[in-house]
Amino acid sequence: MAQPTLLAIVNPLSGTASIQDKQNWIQFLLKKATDAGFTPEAVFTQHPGHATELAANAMRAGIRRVVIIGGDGSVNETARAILNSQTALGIVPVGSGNGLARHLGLSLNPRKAIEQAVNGRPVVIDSGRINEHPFFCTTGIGFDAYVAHAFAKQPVRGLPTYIRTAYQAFWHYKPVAYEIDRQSHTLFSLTVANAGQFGNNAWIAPKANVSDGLLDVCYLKPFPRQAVAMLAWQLFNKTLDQSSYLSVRPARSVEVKGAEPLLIHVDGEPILLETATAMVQVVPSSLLVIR
Ligand SMILES: Nc1ncnc2c1ncn2[C@@H]1O[C@H](COP(=O)(O)OP(=O)(O)OP(=O)(O)O)[C@@H](O)[C@H]1O
Repeated sequence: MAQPTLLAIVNPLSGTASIQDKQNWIQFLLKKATDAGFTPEAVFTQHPGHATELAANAMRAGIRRVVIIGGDGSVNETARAILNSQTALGIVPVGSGNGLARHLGLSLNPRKAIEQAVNGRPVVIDSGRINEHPFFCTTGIGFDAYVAHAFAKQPVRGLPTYIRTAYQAFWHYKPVAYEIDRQSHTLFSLTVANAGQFGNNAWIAPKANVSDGLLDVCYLKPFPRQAVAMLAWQLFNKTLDQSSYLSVRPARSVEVKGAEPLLIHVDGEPILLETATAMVQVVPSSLLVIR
């Protein structure tokens, strides 16, 4: 049998689409990729982290295009395996948030996105790293990490559950003191953005640019409860950087120290670090992505 030249990795659990929908998209992708001259193969992931193994094996086998059909967590697991390589990532965003795809302006229609992923051209973008964990959209410490942890424990995923989890967390979450680049800050959240949004068009860093060799460090200061409606409106209208409660600073790196091991998220997936210190760095021009 001929060696594959394009691998599609499909998370059976991403978003709310059925397995039958995903099987149909796979058939469509296999046809379009064959028409475009690739020898395609498609695999469902079996467990968390499987996409990383599959993409790493594909890269080692010389496959130059890996297409992920999934959400930001799956994009992260796949992209981290092919960093700084000649293998490019196609994204078919069928997750709950799809922040990187939205930032890049990729189609949210699965069939259109498949055509882009098969026929598009690779462009190079930056990634970020918090300690040893790569990220492509955002990493966060504080409220957004707290919500990511609470959300991961919910039996049902999806945007309504996320909004309910964030709303409940908001009423009891207390701002936390950190030392950031040796300066003391008490913050509601600290988000470091490579791409501009968390997903679902929640733009925490409206001016973030994935190709500028910089991260946007977003300090969200404590705010009164009556400001929450305005902040939410600005978040979804790409104007949060106009709020007096948010300050955004471009940087190549930032060091954060807390009082105890830091609870973080990378691209929405929660992680409890083993240390109270996190070093966040940009990794310029590190990922080929199909646009
Ligand atoms: N077969 C599997 N069984 C259980 N979990 C899986 C499997 N394959 C992948 N996963 C996990 O599912 C998680 C969530 O997937 P993904 O990010 O694609 O969807 P989502 O959470 O709906 O979308 P988004 O991240 O955009 O909100 C990933 O972090 C991944 O580790």
